[in-house]
Amino acid sequence: MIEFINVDKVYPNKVKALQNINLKIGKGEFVAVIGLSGAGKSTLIRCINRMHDISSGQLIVDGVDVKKLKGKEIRKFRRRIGMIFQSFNLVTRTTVIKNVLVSFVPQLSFVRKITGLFAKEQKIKALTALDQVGILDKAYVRVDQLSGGQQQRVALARTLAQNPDILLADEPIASLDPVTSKQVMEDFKRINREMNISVIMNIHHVEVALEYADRIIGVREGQVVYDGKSADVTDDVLDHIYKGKTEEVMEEVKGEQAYV
Ligand SMILES: Nc1ncnc2c1ncn2[C@@H]1O[C@H](COP(=O)(O)OP(=O)(O)OP(=O)(O)O)[C@@H](O)[C@H]1O
Repeated sequence: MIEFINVDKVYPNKVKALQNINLKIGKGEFVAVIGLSGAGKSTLIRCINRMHDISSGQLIVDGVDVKKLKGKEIRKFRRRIGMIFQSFNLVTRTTVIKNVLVSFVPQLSFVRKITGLFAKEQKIKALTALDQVGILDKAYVRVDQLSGGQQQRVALARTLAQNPDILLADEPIASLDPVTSKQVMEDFKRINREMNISVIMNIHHVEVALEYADRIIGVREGQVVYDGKSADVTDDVLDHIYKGKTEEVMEEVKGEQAYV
C-alpha cells in the first residue's frame, strides 16, 4: 500500500509541484497518472521511491515512512520498487543479458564485482525475466541492435529480475510508435495481473491510459483533481483535468485562421 497524507513538494526554486496530496494505492493496482505538462506527474511518481524528497506531509510505502529513510536504508528500500524511464537507461554497447545482470551488482561480493562474475542463480533470474517479457531469444544480442520496444522490454526485465513489489513508470511509451507502445503496455498489464505487481505510470497518451489502467489519477497544478475508475472517465472529467488546454488550442487555431 502506498499512502500520501497531506503531501506537499516545493522545489528549491520555490515551485510548488505538489499540493496537499492525499492518496491510497493498494497492492496490485494499475494506476495511470495523467495531466498537462508541468502538472506534477513525474514529481508525484518520483517521491514514491525517494528520487525526490517530499517537503511536508507523510508518504508511507508498505509501512515504511519514506521521508525518514537514511543512507543504506534508501538503497534497500528502492530495490523493492522498480523504475522504468522513457529513455530506457541501458548500456547499448553490450548484450541484453549483461544489462539485466547489472541489477544484481549492488548485491555482489567485492571479488565478484571486480571480476564481473555473476552467480548461476542470478543468471537464471535474468533469463527468467527476459522470458517474462518475451525476449529470451535476444539475451546475447547487443542492445543497440534492438528496436525501441525491445529495449524498453530489456529495461522491464532488468526491473523484474529484482522481484519488485511496485513498478513506477515515467512516460514509458513516450518515444515509441503506437504499435510498439501497445506491446509494451500489454507487458505492463500482464506483469501487473500475473505477478500482482502494482503499476503506477505517468503517461501522456490518455486513450492508452484509459485502455490499460484500472484507475486514473488526474493531476492539475500539483493537485489531484480526479481519482477514479478508468471506466468512469468522461469528457467532462478530461476537460477538468486538462482545463485550459482546449482554450489554448482554440486560440492557436484562431491565430492560424487569421493567416489564411
Ligand atoms: N528539479 C526541479 N527543480 C525545480 N522545479 C522542478 C524540478 N522538476 C520539476 N519542476 C517543476 O515542478 C512542476 C512539476 O513538474 P513535473 O516534472 O512533475 O511535471 P509533469 O506533469 O511530470 O510534466 P511533464 O509531463 O512535462 O513531464 C513544473 O512546474 C516543473 O517546472
